Formats: sequence, C-alpha cells, structure tokens
Amino acid sequence: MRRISVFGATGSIGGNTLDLVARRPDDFAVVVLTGGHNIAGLAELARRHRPELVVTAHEDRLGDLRAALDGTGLACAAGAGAIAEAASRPADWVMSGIVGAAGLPPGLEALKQGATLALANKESLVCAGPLLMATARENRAIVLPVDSEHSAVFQALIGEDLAAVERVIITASGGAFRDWPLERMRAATPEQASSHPNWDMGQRITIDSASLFNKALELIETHEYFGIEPHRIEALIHPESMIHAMVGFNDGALMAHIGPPDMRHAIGFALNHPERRHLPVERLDFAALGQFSFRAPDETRYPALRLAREVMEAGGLAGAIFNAAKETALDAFIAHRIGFMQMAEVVEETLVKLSSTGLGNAVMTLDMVLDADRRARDCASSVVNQL
Ligand SMILES: NC(=O)C1=CN([C@@H]2O[C@H](COP(=O)(O)OP(=O)(O)OC[C@H]3O[C@@H](n4cnc5c(N)ncnc54)[C@H](OP(=O)(O)O)[C@@H]3O)[C@@H](O)[C@H]2O)C=CC1
Ligand SMILES: CC(=O)[C@@H](O)[C@H](O)COP(=O)(O)O
Ligand SMILES: [Mn+2]
Repeated sequence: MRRISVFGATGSIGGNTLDLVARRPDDFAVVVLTGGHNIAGLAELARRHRPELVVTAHEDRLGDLRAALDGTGLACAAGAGAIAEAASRPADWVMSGIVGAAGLPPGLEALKQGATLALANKESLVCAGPLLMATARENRAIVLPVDSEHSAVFQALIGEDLAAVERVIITASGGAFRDWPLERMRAATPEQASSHPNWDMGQRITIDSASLFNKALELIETHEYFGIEPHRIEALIHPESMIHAMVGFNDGALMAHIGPPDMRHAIGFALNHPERRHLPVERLDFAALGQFSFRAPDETRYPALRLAREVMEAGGLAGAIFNAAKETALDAFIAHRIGFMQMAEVVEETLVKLSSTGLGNAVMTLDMVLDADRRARDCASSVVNQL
C-alpha cells in the first residue's frame, strides 16, 4: 500500500489524481489532502478518501473546515505554514497540484522527507529550478514531471542519452484566441480567455494558455528540469493538442509522444512509475482523426515567449521575478484592471526594473526566492497602477 498526499486536491489536477486513486482503493492510503477556498469540495474529498490530515491554505477558513468535517473524526489545519508542515509528513508519493508560487514550499518539504514529487506545479521549477533539483538530489528523492509536455519528453527520453538530444519541441494549443486577429485580442475579456479549446483546467492556466505565458513557463520548465540548453527548446502551435512533445536526436530521429488531451495519462504515468499500467484514457483512432496541423508561434502576438528566452539567459532569480510578475498581471487582468496584451507589458517592465536582482555567486535558497517573489509582486503592482 503506497502512502500518497495530494496538494491542490480541490483543483483540476487534484481531481484527476483522486479519480485514478479511487479506482484502486487497495493500492493507496491517502495521507494529506489540501485545498484553498473550496471548503465544501475539500470536505467531500476527505469523507471519500479518509486522509490523516486535511488542510486549507486559508487560516480564516479553519472554522469552516472544522464544521464541514464535523462527525468524520478527521484532523484538520489551516494556513500556508500548515500546508508546508503537512508536506513533511511521511508519504511515498506527493502530488504537487497547487497553482502558483505557493506550491514551492510544500514541494521542497516533500522532497526533504524523501517522497517522490509528482510535479504539476511548473511554477516551482520556474521560480527555483536549481533549488528544487538540488533538494531532490540531496535527499535522494525523485521529481517526476506531470505537465503533459514534460511527461512526454521524459517518456521520449527513457533509455536515451541526453547528450544525443538536438532539440526538444513542446507543443501549444494556441489557446482561446489562436485564430483571433491581434487587435481583437487586445480587447479580450477574462471570461473569453477562460475557455480552453482542448483541455479542462483551472482558470489561471487556461488564461495563460491563451497568452502563451503557459508555454513561456514551460520553456523554462524544460530547461530547468532536463538541463537542456535554451536554444534547443522550441514551442510549436499544434491546435489538436494530441502530440504533446517531440524530442529530436543527433541522428535526425524524432520521438513524438501522442495521446488524447487527458491529464490522467501524465498523472497516471507518474503514479505508476517505474511501471506502466492500464489507464482509463481514450485510445486514438488516427484514421478518424485524419490529420494533425502545426504553425510557428508569432512572437508579436505572444511576447511571453521572447520574455521566457530572456529569463533563461539571465538565470538566477529572473524566473522567480518573471513568475511573480506574471501572477500579479494575471490577477489584474482577471479583475478587469488591465487588458489581455498588457499582461506582457507588466511582466516586461518588472523584469527591466528588477534586472539587478541577481544571485551573484550565491547558492539559491528559499528565502532568496521568496524575497525576489515579494519584490516582483510589489513592483508589478505599481506598474499595473500606472497603466
Ligand atoms: N489543470 C491541468 O490540466 C494542468 C495543470 N498544471 C499545473 O498544475 C497546477 C494546478 O493547476 P490546476 O489544477 O489547473 O489549478 P486549479 O485552479 O484547478 O487548482 C488549484 C488548486 O490549488 C489550490 N490553491 C489555490 N491557491 C492556493 C494557495 N495560495 N495555497 C494553497 N493552495 C492553493 C486550489 O484550492 P481551491 O480551489 O480550493 O481554492 C486548488 O486546490 C498549476 O501549477 C498548473 O500550471 C500543469 C499541467 C496541466
Ligand atoms: C495539459 C497541460 O499540460 C497544459 O499545460 C496544456 O499544455 C495547456 O495547453 P496549451 O498547450 O494551450 O498551453
Ligand atoms: Mn503543459
């Protein structure tokens, strides 16, 4: 019986993870479930999976969580500190399914206690790739990528020599506005951006898909996780979202990972690793699909891709600044305070203003990352206020 914890249980990744877990009740014992504002959803999951501990991220919701769990005998806690502490509870496998930089501290705690970290929270690698990977190495823990493209690259690399990799192509659906002219994108609303053509995901990543900020994060994630040089990593628009990534080798071969847009594949691969087991995902009928299409992303429509390359070039704390500025800009867009294309302006201006915030020769620590994150949020907020 494997002991597993799910951070971000009330979200899209959390739901898909627990769907797989519920299909094999004899194989898993649930240690921790965490959520945020969705107390009713968290309590329902807790009643079904009977974890040792249930945690909400919000201290002021502890009373609500207690009431929702009344009569279950389940222990509960609240707050960001409680979430990080919960991650230090012994578990074999931990799903990192919180959205945003808030996923970093519990991910590090899970690695410190030697768990396998199934990493959906790409922000952890963007903000603190060197720290996360060093923490895994030092504690002989494993990080398994769950982001669909990175799971695809991981699978294409099994048995291969990284030195033989010439290029990695990660695909992008193009998001909600892929066929819109740029002028129309400028006036796009959060409601319009919150609808994904292929994937069923949380609102924040769905909007990031439309701006290609999601792909920008994923370029950095590829660089940080696999150690592949930035010039070898490409983004390619593939509207069908069936090919998730391709790895090109020095003999000209390309290994493509193909499957339906269903996160239960990438989550299930990490859950069953190192085995492969049956998963309840659709089997593709290529004759019925007919064809796949591709196009190059236009960087005037998607400045996020250029910014990601600048971030990879700068290294150090630039990833933490980039992510925090992006999260702040996204909040402002969702609140109708700035336009869709202005999100990239906020991020670019924050990167320029904080360009001297570096690591120097220092080794990255969580405190440094959190400090850069705070400064970037402050700076990006003042940029938003001036727009
Ligand atoms: N959804 C997908 O298919 C994919 C997602 N990812 C990545 O996985 C992560 C999760 O995405 P997704 O599931 O779509 O997001 P959702 O918005 O659906 O879920 C996010 C989860 O995090 C919780 N949460 C939100 N804010 C905080 C916080 N400050 N502290 C602790 N918990 C918090 C939410 O709680 P509550 O809702 O209760 O407030 C919820 O449980 C993201 O990093 C995303 O980029 C990567 C690839 C695919
Ligand atoms: C499912 C997944 O991994 C998402 O990150 C997905 O890639 C988002 O779709 P886009 O390709 O539109 O960014
Ligand atoms: Mn992805």
